[in-house]
Amino acid sequence: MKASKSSSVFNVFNLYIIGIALLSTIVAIFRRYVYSWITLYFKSTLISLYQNEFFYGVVVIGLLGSASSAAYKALTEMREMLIRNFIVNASFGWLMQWLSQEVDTGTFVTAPTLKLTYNNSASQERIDADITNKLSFEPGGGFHVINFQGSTYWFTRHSDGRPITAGWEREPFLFEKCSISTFYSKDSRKKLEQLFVHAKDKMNVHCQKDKTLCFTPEGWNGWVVASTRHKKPFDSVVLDGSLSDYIFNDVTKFLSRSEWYHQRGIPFRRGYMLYGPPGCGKSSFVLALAGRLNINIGTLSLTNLDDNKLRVRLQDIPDNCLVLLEDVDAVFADRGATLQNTGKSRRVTLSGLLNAIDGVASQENGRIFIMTTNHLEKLDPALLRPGRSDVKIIFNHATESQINNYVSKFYNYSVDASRLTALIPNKITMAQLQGHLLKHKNNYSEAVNTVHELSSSNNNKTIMPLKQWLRRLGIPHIMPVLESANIRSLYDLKNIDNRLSEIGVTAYMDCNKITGMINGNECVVRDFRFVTKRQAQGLFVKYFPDQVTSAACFAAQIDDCTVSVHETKVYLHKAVFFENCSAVEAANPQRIKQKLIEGEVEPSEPVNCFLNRLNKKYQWNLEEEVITSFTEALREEGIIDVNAMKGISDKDLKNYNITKKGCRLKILRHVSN
Ligand SMILES: Nc1ncnc2c1ncn2[C@@H]1O[C@H](COP(=O)(O)OP(=O)(O)OP(=O)(O)O)[C@@H](O)[C@H]1O
Repeated sequence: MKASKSSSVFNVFNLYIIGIALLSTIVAIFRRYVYSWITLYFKSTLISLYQNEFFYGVVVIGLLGSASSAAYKALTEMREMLIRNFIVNASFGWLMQWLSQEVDTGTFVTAPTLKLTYNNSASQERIDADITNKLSFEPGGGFHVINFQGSTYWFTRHSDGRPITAGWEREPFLFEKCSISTFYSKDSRKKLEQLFVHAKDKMNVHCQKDKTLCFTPEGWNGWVVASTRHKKPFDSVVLDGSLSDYIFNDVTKFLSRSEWYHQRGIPFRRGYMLYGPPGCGKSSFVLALAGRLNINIGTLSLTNLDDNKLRVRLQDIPDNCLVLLEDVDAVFADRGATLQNTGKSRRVTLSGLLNAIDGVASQENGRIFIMTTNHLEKLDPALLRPGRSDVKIIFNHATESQINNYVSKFYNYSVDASRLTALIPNKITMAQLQGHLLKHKNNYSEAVNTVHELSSSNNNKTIMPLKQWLRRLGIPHIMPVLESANIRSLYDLKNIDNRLSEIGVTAYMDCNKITGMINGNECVVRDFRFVTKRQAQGLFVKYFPDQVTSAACFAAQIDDCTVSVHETKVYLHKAVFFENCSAVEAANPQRIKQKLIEGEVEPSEPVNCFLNRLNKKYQWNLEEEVITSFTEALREEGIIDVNAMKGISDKDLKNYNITKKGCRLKILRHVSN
């Protein structure tokens, strides 16, 4: 909002006077020298032109045109000047929202907002995103008349200029100008102020009612709202004993002591250092705390800032926002380390961080400053001293009371939580516990009976078991091949470099998937991810065209984080090409559970791999041709893997040219195992 500035009006008049004086001087010089010279040499020509009526008409029309254009320019300039100096105007995002939602008069025109896009062929993702976005209506471009509390206002919205393409994503955008104006009168400023205050309060109440805004810094734009989250219930984060209340009481006590800080000249700021292993609730607690305090969160990650950006960002944090600095151990441990002497890209130095924190203060509302780290031991004592970290709180592995409370709450106090609590292994994080309970959210007994899974996942926190890794890649059948080459973990597999064929992994696709995953091939990694419901539905329709109802039914059976894209593809591939299923059968929940989610009948070892492996292991010296013809003969019968060989007899093997009795016996024994 701009206040009137009469001094600037005089500056403009001064400019006009100087301009007129210059113009008069130029005219005088022209009359004195140039005019007399022209009349001397062109007098007769000029006289004939002077007497020509046609010439007269052209000159008069030209003069009239120039005069009207100058008058139009002058009027526009005056209008702009008046708006700039005598009429209060403003433009804010929340104002637009308020206008869209609250102001409802006959003269007010609204139009759907259209996102500017310059792609001729919009990608499927973009279309999907647009379709799922909520349709929003805003005042259209142009001029609107608004009646608010008995007064009339004009609202204008227009963009002047061409789209600007900027930022990392090179998305084109337009700068827009919006303004609200009213007639100039004694109380026009007051009336406009009332309108803005009313709109702001309304929108503020609307936003804050059940949401926490999460701000992050963004390039040139300063802080922007990165996400709007529903307020997290304070008791949804279960900490040990009364730790949550202790922190909340400490914060509220601090916020109520502005006078105390002010009188002593101490920066009205309080720092909290939350530390402990990942997944123990640090970030979740900050969100819940912000919700309970009715404030927003400004999050800074030190990994993508440098000293200067950090200092600037900490100084212009939005009001009513707590500052969350995540992973503070990411700063250079060395106080003075800089770009030059580390050779690394630009990052925040310790002294940069300390200076930035010391600069954070707000005398009016108090600033809560929360830092998190997984490695307190790595931090410099300077960061831990009072003033920077006033309160240090450990968020550790789940305690018995935490587990008990969380389990009770999770099952709505309808189960005997102590049954599970007693079986939970030590050193479990709350995130792991949450993951386990989510898997068995409808069956508490199952959660108790499978608690050992939790302990094995706990032992393999960082390295995924090889079997699971292969399963997610859709190639669990090569596990026996790897085992026979003594490769039992991902670590072993990564160490064999490119010698996959030497150890018996010969199929091109299998090798491709393994090397692709190890080298981070984009397509392989994408398929390795857990399939989403939406993707599952899309895949189903690819295998069963037009079966949209079954596809929806299929997708509904897929829970988050259960099966990968590869596994889903393999399931559908088998259903169509080997099992001749109908769409309804393939979407049958019982079947999906057995064959996909529990992976009971996932493709087992292909016949040729199986026979090659035994041949090598028992040194039968079977010729390659025998193995190939055997594999092909079985394929013709529809048998492609070991699971499908289960019904085979000794006589069949003999018919397929496996002549040695010892070989046949071994094959049958392995198949039945
Ligand atoms: N004490 C807790 N009570 C309830 N849920 C929890 C708790 N701790 C963790 N969780 C759940 O675990 C998940 C991960 O937690 P969160 O991100 O808060 O952990 P963190 O300690 O901040 O981890 P990091 O150090 O990696 O950032 C969240 O979904 C959260 O709901």
